[in-house]
Amino acid sequence: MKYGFIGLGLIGGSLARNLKKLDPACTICAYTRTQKTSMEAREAGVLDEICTSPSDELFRGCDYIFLCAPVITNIRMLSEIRTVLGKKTILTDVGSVKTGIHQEVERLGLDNQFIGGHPMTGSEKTGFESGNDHLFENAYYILTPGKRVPEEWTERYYQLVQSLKALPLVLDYREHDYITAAVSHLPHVIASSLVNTVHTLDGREEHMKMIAAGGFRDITRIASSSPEMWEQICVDNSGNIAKVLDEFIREMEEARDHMVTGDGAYINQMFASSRDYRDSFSFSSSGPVKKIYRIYCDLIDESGAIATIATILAVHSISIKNIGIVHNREFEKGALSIEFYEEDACHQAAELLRHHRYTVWVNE
Ligand SMILES: NC(=O)C1=CN([C@@H]2O[C@H](COP(=O)(O)OP(=O)(O)OC[C@H]3O[C@@H](n4cnc5c(N)ncnc54)[C@H](O)[C@@H]3O)[C@@H](O)[C@H]2O)C=CC1
Ligand SMILES: O=C(O)C(=O)Cc1ccc(O)cc1
Repeated sequence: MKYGFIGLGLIGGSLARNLKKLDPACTICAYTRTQKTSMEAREAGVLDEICTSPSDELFRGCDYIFLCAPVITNIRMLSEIRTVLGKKTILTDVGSVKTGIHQEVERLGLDNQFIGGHPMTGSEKTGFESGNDHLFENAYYILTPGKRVPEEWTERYYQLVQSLKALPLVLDYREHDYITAAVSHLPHVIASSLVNTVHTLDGREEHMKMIAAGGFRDITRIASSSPEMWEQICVDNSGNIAKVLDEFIREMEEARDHMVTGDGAYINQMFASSRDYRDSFSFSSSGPVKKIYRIYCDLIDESGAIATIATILAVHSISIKNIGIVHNREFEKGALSIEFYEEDACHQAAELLRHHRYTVWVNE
Protein backbone atom coordinates (compact mmCIF):
# COMPACT_ATOMS: atom_id res chain seq x y z
CA MET A 1 0.00 0.00 0.00
CA LYS A 2 1.09 3.56 -0.67
CA TYR A 3 -0.29 6.51 1.29
CA GLY A 4 0.22 10.13 0.29
CA PHE A 5 -0.04 13.08 2.67
CA ILE A 6 -0.23 16.82 2.28
CA GLY A 7 0.71 18.12 5.72
CA LEU A 8 2.09 16.01 8.55
CA GLY A 9 0.87 17.99 11.56
CA LEU A 10 -0.99 16.63 14.56
CA ILE A 11 -3.61 14.75 12.52
CA GLY A 12 -1.64 13.93 9.34
CA GLY A 13 1.38 12.90 11.42
CA SER A 14 -0.72 10.71 13.72
CA LEU A 15 -2.42 9.02 10.77
CA ALA A 16 0.90 8.36 9.06
CA ARG A 17 2.36 6.95 12.29
CA ASN A 18 -0.69 4.73 12.80
CA LEU A 19 -0.66 3.41 9.21
CA LYS A 20 3.07 2.70 9.39
CA LYS A 21 2.63 0.86 12.69
CA LEU A 22 -0.13 -1.31 11.18
CA ASP A 23 1.84 -2.08 8.04
CA PRO A 24 5.58 -1.37 8.30
CA ALA A 25 5.99 -2.41 4.65
CA CYS A 26 3.71 0.35 3.37
CA THR A 27 5.12 3.42 1.64
CA ILE A 28 4.36 6.87 3.01
CA CYS A 29 5.06 9.87 0.83
CA ALA A 30 4.31 13.43 1.85
CA TYR A 31 4.53 17.06 0.92
CA THR A 32 5.08 19.24 3.99
CA ARG A 33 5.28 23.00 4.17
CA THR A 34 8.58 22.99 5.99
CA GLN A 35 11.59 20.75 5.52
CA LYS A 36 11.85 20.40 9.30
CA THR A 37 8.62 18.38 9.44
CA SER A 38 9.76 16.04 6.66
CA MET A 39 13.05 15.47 8.47
CA GLU A 40 11.30 14.79 11.76
CA ALA A 41 8.93 12.31 10.13
CA ARG A 42 11.80 10.67 8.29
CA GLU A 43 13.80 10.29 11.52
CA ALA A 44 10.75 8.85 13.27
CA GLY A 45 10.73 6.13 10.61
CA VAL A 46 7.34 7.26 9.33
CA LEU A 47 8.14 9.03 6.05
CA ASP A 48 9.65 7.13 3.10
CA GLU A 49 9.43 9.58 0.20
CA ILE A 50 9.59 13.37 0.37
CA CYS A 51 7.51 15.24 -2.20
CA THR A 52 8.56 18.72 -3.28
CA SER A 53 5.07 19.99 -4.16
CA PRO A 54 1.40 18.90 -4.04
CA SER A 55 1.78 17.96 -7.73
CA ASP A 56 4.87 15.77 -7.25
CA GLU A 57 4.82 12.71 -9.51
CA LEU A 58 5.43 10.54 -6.42
CA PHE A 59 1.73 10.96 -5.53
CA ARG A 60 0.60 9.22 -8.73
CA GLY A 61 0.84 5.64 -7.45
CA CYS A 62 -0.93 6.24 -4.12
CA ASP A 63 -3.83 4.09 -2.92
CA TYR A 64 -4.95 6.96 -0.69
CA ILE A 65 -4.05 10.65 -0.58
CA PHE A 66 -4.87 12.42 2.71
CA LEU A 67 -5.17 16.21 2.72
CA CYS A 68 -4.13 17.23 6.23
CA ALA A 69 -3.62 20.99 6.04
CA PRO A 70 -6.15 23.59 7.34
CA VAL A 71 -9.51 23.31 5.56
CA ILE A 72 -9.30 26.21 3.09
CA THR A 73 -5.68 25.34 2.28
CA ASN A 74 -6.85 21.80 1.42
CA ILE A 75 -9.50 23.24 -0.93
CA ARG A 76 -6.94 25.48 -2.64
CA MET A 77 -4.62 22.56 -3.25
CA LEU A 78 -7.15 20.36 -5.05
CA SER A 79 -6.54 21.68 -8.54
CA GLU A 80 -2.80 21.07 -8.19
CA ILE A 81 -3.20 17.56 -6.77
CA ARG A 82 -5.64 16.69 -9.54
CA THR A 83 -2.77 16.79 -12.05
CA VAL A 84 -1.08 13.78 -10.38
CA LEU A 85 -4.15 11.92 -9.13
CA GLY A 86 -4.15 8.27 -10.18
CA LYS A 87 -7.48 6.89 -11.42
CA LYS A 88 -7.65 4.36 -8.59
CA THR A 89 -6.53 6.68 -5.79
CA ILE A 90 -9.01 7.41 -3.00
CA LEU A 91 -8.68 11.14 -2.40
CA THR A 92 -9.63 12.13 1.13
CA ASP A 93 -9.06 14.79 3.77
CA VAL A 94 -9.19 15.09 7.56
CA GLY A 95 -10.71 18.58 7.65
CA SER A 96 -13.24 19.73 10.24
CA VAL A 97 -15.60 21.16 7.57
CA LYS A 98 -16.91 19.30 4.55
CA THR A 99 -19.27 21.36 2.34
CA GLY A 100 -16.60 23.68 0.91
CA ILE A 101 -14.29 20.87 -0.14
CA HIS A 102 -17.14 18.78 -1.62
CA GLN A 103 -18.27 21.77 -3.71
CA GLU A 104 -14.76 22.26 -5.10
CA VAL A 105 -14.40 18.52 -5.67
CA GLU A 106 -17.65 18.55 -7.67
CA ARG A 107 -16.53 21.61 -9.66
CA LEU A 108 -13.30 19.79 -10.58
CA GLY A 109 -15.17 16.57 -11.47
CA LEU A 110 -13.41 14.56 -8.72
CA ASP A 111 -16.57 13.46 -6.89
CA ASN A 112 -16.06 9.93 -8.24
CA GLN A 113 -12.95 9.49 -6.12
CA PHE A 114 -13.24 11.88 -3.18
CA ILE A 115 -14.41 10.59 0.20
CA GLY A 116 -14.34 13.24 2.91
CA GLY A 117 -12.94 12.09 6.25
CA HIS A 118 -13.07 13.66 9.69
CA PRO A 119 -11.62 11.98 12.76
CA MET A 120 -13.44 13.34 15.82
CA THR A 121 -10.32 13.35 17.93
CA GLY A 122 -7.33 15.58 18.41
CA SER A 123 -6.34 18.30 20.78
CA GLU A 124 -5.39 21.95 21.11
CA LYS A 125 -1.79 21.03 20.18
CA THR A 126 -0.29 21.26 16.71
CA GLY A 127 2.55 19.75 14.75
CA PHE A 128 4.06 16.34 14.02
CA GLU A 129 5.74 16.20 17.43
CA SER A 130 2.35 16.41 19.19
CA GLY A 131 0.94 13.33 17.46
CA ASN A 132 1.01 9.62 18.24
CA ASP A 133 0.22 6.27 16.62
CA HIS A 134 -3.06 5.58 18.47
CA LEU A 135 -4.88 8.90 18.36
CA PHE A 136 -7.89 7.48 16.54
CA GLU A 137 -8.68 4.62 18.91
CA ASN A 138 -12.34 4.67 19.98
CA ALA A 139 -13.01 7.96 18.23
CA TYR A 140 -15.72 8.47 15.64
CA TYR A 141 -14.26 8.92 12.16
CA ILE A 142 -16.85 10.45 9.85
CA LEU A 143 -16.86 9.60 6.15
CA THR A 144 -18.67 11.76 3.56
CA PRO A 145 -18.44 9.99 0.18
CA GLY A 146 -18.73 12.06 -3.00
CA LYS A 147 -21.91 11.54 -5.06
CA ARG A 148 -20.26 9.34 -7.71
CA VAL A 149 -17.92 7.27 -5.51
CA PRO A 150 -18.41 3.49 -6.00
CA GLU A 151 -19.86 1.90 -2.87
CA GLU A 152 -17.00 -0.57 -2.80
CA TRP A 153 -14.50 2.30 -2.40
CA THR A 154 -16.36 3.66 0.64
CA GLU A 155 -16.42 0.11 2.07
CA ARG A 156 -12.65 -0.12 1.59
CA TYR A 157 -12.06 3.19 3.37
CA TYR A 158 -14.51 2.11 6.11
CA GLN A 159 -12.34 -0.94 6.74
CA LEU A 160 -9.18 1.14 6.84
CA VAL A 161 -10.79 3.33 9.51
CA GLN A 162 -11.74 0.23 11.48
CA SER A 163 -8.16 -0.98 11.30
CA LEU A 164 -7.17 2.23 13.15
CA LYS A 165 -9.60 1.08 15.88
CA ALA A 166 -11.71 4.14 15.11
CA LEU A 167 -15.50 4.10 14.68
CA PRO A 168 -16.48 4.91 11.08
CA LEU A 169 -19.74 6.77 10.52
CA VAL A 170 -21.01 7.68 7.04
CA LEU A 171 -22.83 11.04 6.87
CA ASP A 172 -24.04 13.49 4.27
CA TYR A 173 -21.49 16.32 4.12
CA ARG A 174 -24.09 19.07 4.78
CA GLU A 175 -25.41 17.24 7.81
CA HIS A 176 -21.83 16.79 9.03
CA ASP A 177 -21.25 20.55 8.92
CA TYR A 178 -24.41 21.37 10.90
CA ILE A 179 -23.64 18.76 13.56
CA THR A 180 -19.98 19.73 14.00
CA ALA A 181 -20.95 23.43 14.10
CA ALA A 182 -22.91 22.63 17.28
CA VAL A 183 -20.67 20.11 19.05
CA SER A 184 -17.20 21.19 17.95
CA HIS A 185 -17.03 24.62 16.34
CA LEU A 186 -19.40 26.43 18.75
CA PRO A 187 -17.50 25.13 21.83
CA HIS A 188 -14.25 26.50 20.38
CA VAL A 189 -15.84 29.90 19.76
CA ILE A 190 -17.32 29.93 23.28
CA ALA A 191 -14.04 28.90 24.92
CA SER A 192 -12.15 31.60 23.08
CA SER A 193 -14.78 34.26 23.89
CA LEU A 194 -14.82 33.26 27.55
CA VAL A 195 -11.05 33.57 27.87
CA ASN A 196 -11.15 36.93 26.08
CA THR A 197 -14.01 38.07 28.38
CA VAL A 198 -11.98 37.32 31.50
CA HIS A 199 -8.99 39.06 29.95
CA THR A 200 -11.11 42.18 29.43
CA LEU A 201 -12.73 42.07 32.89
CA ASP A 202 -9.66 41.27 34.98
CA GLY A 203 -8.10 44.08 37.00
CA ARG A 204 -4.50 45.23 37.07
CA GLU A 205 -3.64 42.72 39.78
CA GLU A 206 -4.96 39.89 37.61
CA HIS A 207 -6.79 38.16 40.44
CA MET A 208 -9.17 36.45 37.99
CA LYS A 209 -6.28 34.91 36.15
CA MET A 210 -4.70 33.92 39.46
CA ILE A 211 -7.64 32.06 40.99
CA ALA A 212 -9.24 30.57 37.87
CA ALA A 213 -9.74 26.94 38.88
CA GLY A 214 -11.00 23.60 37.57
CA GLY A 215 -14.21 24.76 35.88
CA PHE A 216 -12.49 27.51 33.92
CA ARG A 217 -9.65 25.19 32.97
CA ASP A 218 -12.03 22.43 31.88
CA ILE A 219 -14.01 24.53 29.48
CA THR A 220 -11.19 26.66 28.09
CA ARG A 221 -8.46 24.16 27.17
CA ILE A 222 -9.48 24.38 23.53
CA ALA A 223 -9.09 28.18 23.58
CA SER A 224 -5.36 27.42 23.14
CA SER A 225 -5.98 25.83 19.70
CA SER A 226 -4.29 26.96 16.48
CA PRO A 227 -5.64 30.38 15.33
CA GLU A 228 -4.72 29.55 11.71
CA MET A 229 -6.71 26.31 11.74
CA TRP A 230 -9.72 27.80 13.52
CA GLU A 231 -9.83 30.89 11.32
CA GLN A 232 -10.24 28.59 8.32
CA ILE A 233 -12.85 26.37 10.02
CA CYS A 234 -14.96 29.36 11.07
CA VAL A 235 -14.79 31.00 7.64
CA ASP A 236 -15.55 27.73 5.83
CA ASN A 237 -18.52 26.82 8.07
CA SER A 238 -19.65 30.37 8.87
CA GLY A 239 -23.35 29.86 7.99
CA ASN A 240 -23.84 26.90 10.31
CA ILE A 241 -21.76 28.41 13.11
CA ALA A 242 -23.78 31.65 12.93
CA LYS A 243 -27.00 29.61 13.12
CA VAL A 244 -25.98 27.67 16.25
CA LEU A 245 -24.50 30.83 17.78
CA ASP A 246 -27.92 32.53 17.42
CA GLU A 247 -29.47 29.78 19.53
CA PHE A 248 -26.64 29.97 22.05
CA ILE A 249 -26.97 33.76 22.36
CA ARG A 250 -30.73 33.34 22.87
CA GLU A 251 -30.03 30.88 25.73
CA MET A 252 -27.48 33.29 27.23
CA GLU A 253 -29.87 36.25 27.06
CA GLU A 254 -32.62 34.22 28.66
CA ALA A 255 -30.24 33.14 31.44
CA ARG A 256 -29.10 36.76 31.97
CA ASP A 257 -32.73 38.00 32.24
CA HIS A 258 -33.53 35.39 34.88
CA MET A 259 -30.34 36.23 36.83
CA VAL A 260 -31.38 39.88 36.91
CA THR A 261 -34.80 39.00 38.38
CA GLY A 262 -33.23 36.42 40.72
CA ASP A 263 -35.47 33.67 39.32
CA GLY A 264 -34.08 30.71 41.30
CA ALA A 265 -36.59 28.23 39.87
CA TYR A 266 -35.48 28.99 36.31
CA ILE A 267 -31.81 28.77 37.22
CA ASN A 268 -32.37 25.49 39.05
CA GLN A 269 -34.19 24.08 36.02
CA MET A 270 -31.44 25.29 33.69
CA PHE A 271 -28.77 23.39 35.62
CA ALA A 272 -31.01 20.34 36.18
CA SER A 273 -31.77 19.90 32.49
CA SER A 274 -28.13 20.40 31.42
CA ARG A 275 -26.95 17.93 34.07
CA ASP A 276 -29.49 15.30 32.98
CA TYR A 277 -28.68 15.68 29.29
CA ARG A 278 -24.91 15.73 29.77
CA ASP A 279 -25.02 12.72 32.07
CA SER A 280 -26.74 10.81 29.26
CA PHE A 281 -23.70 11.29 26.95
CA SER A 282 -21.37 8.35 26.52
CA PHE A 283 -18.24 8.83 28.61
CA SER A 284 -17.20 5.20 28.30
CA SER A 285 -14.07 4.25 26.42
CA SER A 286 -15.87 4.60 23.09
CA GLY A 287 -17.55 7.66 21.70
CA PRO A 288 -16.47 11.16 20.90
CA VAL A 289 -16.13 12.33 24.49
CA LYS A 290 -13.29 10.48 26.11
CA LYS A 291 -13.00 10.28 29.86
CA ILE A 292 -9.65 11.30 31.24
CA TYR A 293 -8.26 9.19 34.06
CA ARG A 294 -5.91 11.51 35.88
CA ILE A 295 -4.30 11.90 39.27
CA TYR A 296 -2.35 14.77 40.75
CA CYS A 297 0.55 13.94 43.00
CA ASP A 298 2.54 16.33 45.16
CA LEU A 299 6.03 16.77 43.85
CA ILE A 300 8.91 16.48 46.28
CA ASP A 301 11.43 19.12 45.31
CA GLU A 302 14.45 16.98 44.59
CA SER A 303 16.14 15.85 41.41
CA GLY A 304 14.80 12.62 39.97
CA ALA A 305 11.40 13.09 41.66
CA ILE A 306 9.46 12.41 38.44
CA ALA A 307 11.66 9.45 37.52
CA THR A 308 11.04 7.93 40.96
CA ILE A 309 7.27 8.11 40.52
CA ALA A 310 7.43 6.82 36.94
CA THR A 311 9.58 3.93 38.12
CA ILE A 312 7.19 2.98 40.94
CA LEU A 313 4.36 2.79 38.38
CA ALA A 314 6.45 0.97 35.76
CA VAL A 315 7.56 -1.66 38.26
CA HIS A 316 3.86 -2.43 38.85
CA SER A 317 3.18 -2.50 35.07
CA ILE A 318 0.96 0.57 35.15
CA SER A 319 1.13 2.36 31.79
CA ILE A 320 1.19 6.13 31.78
CA LYS A 321 -0.57 7.97 28.96
CA ASN A 322 0.74 11.41 29.84
CA ILE A 323 2.86 12.93 32.58
CA GLY A 324 3.72 16.56 33.32
CA ILE A 325 4.14 19.21 35.95
CA VAL A 326 1.29 21.64 36.62
CA HIS A 327 1.83 25.00 38.29
CA ASN A 328 -1.23 26.94 39.29
CA ARG A 329 -2.92 28.31 42.35
CA GLU A 330 -4.44 24.96 43.25
CA PHE A 331 -1.00 23.41 43.27
CA GLU A 332 1.11 26.36 44.20
CA LYS A 333 4.38 24.51 44.61
CA GLY A 334 3.80 22.37 41.56
CA ALA A 335 2.22 18.97 41.27
CA LEU A 336 2.63 16.10 38.91
CA SER A 337 -0.33 15.39 36.63
CA ILE A 338 -0.42 11.74 35.49
CA GLU A 339 -2.95 10.41 32.96
CA PHE A 340 -3.81 6.77 32.40
CA TYR A 341 -5.54 4.80 29.68
CA GLU A 342 -7.87 3.02 32.09
CA GLU A 343 -9.83 3.81 35.21
CA ASP A 344 -8.47 0.79 37.07
CA ALA A 345 -4.88 1.83 36.42
CA CYS A 346 -5.69 5.30 37.69
CA HIS A 347 -7.04 4.04 41.03
CA GLN A 348 -4.30 1.44 41.38
CA ALA A 349 -1.67 4.14 40.84
CA ALA A 350 -3.28 6.42 43.43
CA GLU A 351 -3.26 3.65 46.01
CA LEU A 352 0.30 2.68 45.24
CA LEU A 353 1.66 6.23 45.46
CA ARG A 354 -0.24 6.86 48.71
CA HIS A 355 1.40 3.71 50.02
CA HIS A 356 4.73 5.35 49.13
CA ARG A 357 3.62 8.35 51.22
CA TYR A 358 2.80 10.70 48.39
CA THR A 359 -0.27 12.92 48.62
CA VAL A 360 -2.53 12.03 45.72
CA TRP A 361 -5.74 13.59 44.39
CA VAL A 362 -7.85 11.58 41.95
CA ASN A 363 -9.39 13.83 39.29
CA GLU A 364 -12.99 12.47 38.99
N1 LIG B 1 -6.44 19.56 15.72
C1 LIG B 1 -7.42 18.74 15.82
O1 LIG B 1 -7.72 18.32 16.94
C2 LIG B 1 -8.15 18.26 14.60
C3 LIG B 1 -7.93 18.83 13.37
N2 LIG B 1 -8.62 18.39 12.28
C4 LIG B 1 -8.34 18.94 10.95
O2 LIG B 1 -7.09 18.44 10.57
C5 LIG B 1 -6.43 19.35 9.71
C6 LIG B 1 -5.01 19.52 10.20
O3 LIG B 1 -5.02 20.00 11.51
P1 LIG B 1 -3.89 19.65 12.57
O4 LIG B 1 -3.13 18.47 12.14
O5 LIG B 1 -4.52 19.69 13.88
O6 LIG B 1 -3.01 20.97 12.44
P2 LIG B 1 -1.43 21.15 12.48
O7 LIG B 1 -1.22 22.61 12.54
O8 LIG B 1 -0.82 20.29 13.49
O9 LIG B 1 -1.03 20.61 11.04
C7 LIG B 1 -1.35 21.27 9.85
C8 LIG B 1 -0.30 20.95 8.85
O10 LIG B 1 -0.63 21.57 7.63
C9 LIG B 1 0.54 22.13 7.10
N3 LIG B 1 0.21 23.25 6.20
C10 LIG B 1 -0.39 24.40 6.50
N4 LIG B 1 -0.44 25.18 5.40
C11 LIG B 1 0.15 24.48 4.43
C12 LIG B 1 0.44 24.75 3.08
N5 LIG B 1 0.08 25.90 2.52
N6 LIG B 1 1.07 23.79 2.37
C13 LIG B 1 1.42 22.62 2.93
N7 LIG B 1 1.18 22.31 4.20
C14 LIG B 1 0.56 23.24 4.93
C15 LIG B 1 1.31 22.62 8.31
O11 LIG B 1 2.66 22.80 8.03
C16 LIG B 1 1.06 21.47 9.28
O12 LIG B 1 2.00 20.45 9.13
C17 LIG B 1 -7.26 20.61 9.68
O13 LIG B 1 -7.97 20.64 8.48
C18 LIG B 1 -8.22 20.45 10.84
O14 LIG B 1 -9.45 21.07 10.56
C19 LIG B 1 -9.49 17.33 12.35
C20 LIG B 1 -9.72 16.72 13.55
C21 LIG B 1 -9.09 17.16 14.76
O1 LIG C 1 -9.22 19.17 21.62
C1 LIG C 1 -10.39 18.84 21.52
O2 LIG C 1 -11.06 18.48 22.48
C2 LIG C 1 -11.05 18.89 20.20
O3 LIG C 1 -12.19 19.21 20.11
C3 LIG C 1 -10.20 18.47 19.05
C4 LIG C 1 -10.86 18.60 17.73
C5 LIG C 1 -10.63 19.70 16.96
C6 LIG C 1 -11.18 19.80 15.70
C7 LIG C 1 -11.96 18.78 15.23
O4 LIG C 1 -12.47 18.87 14.00
C8 LIG C 1 -12.18 17.64 15.97
C9 LIG C 1 -11.62 17.53 17.23
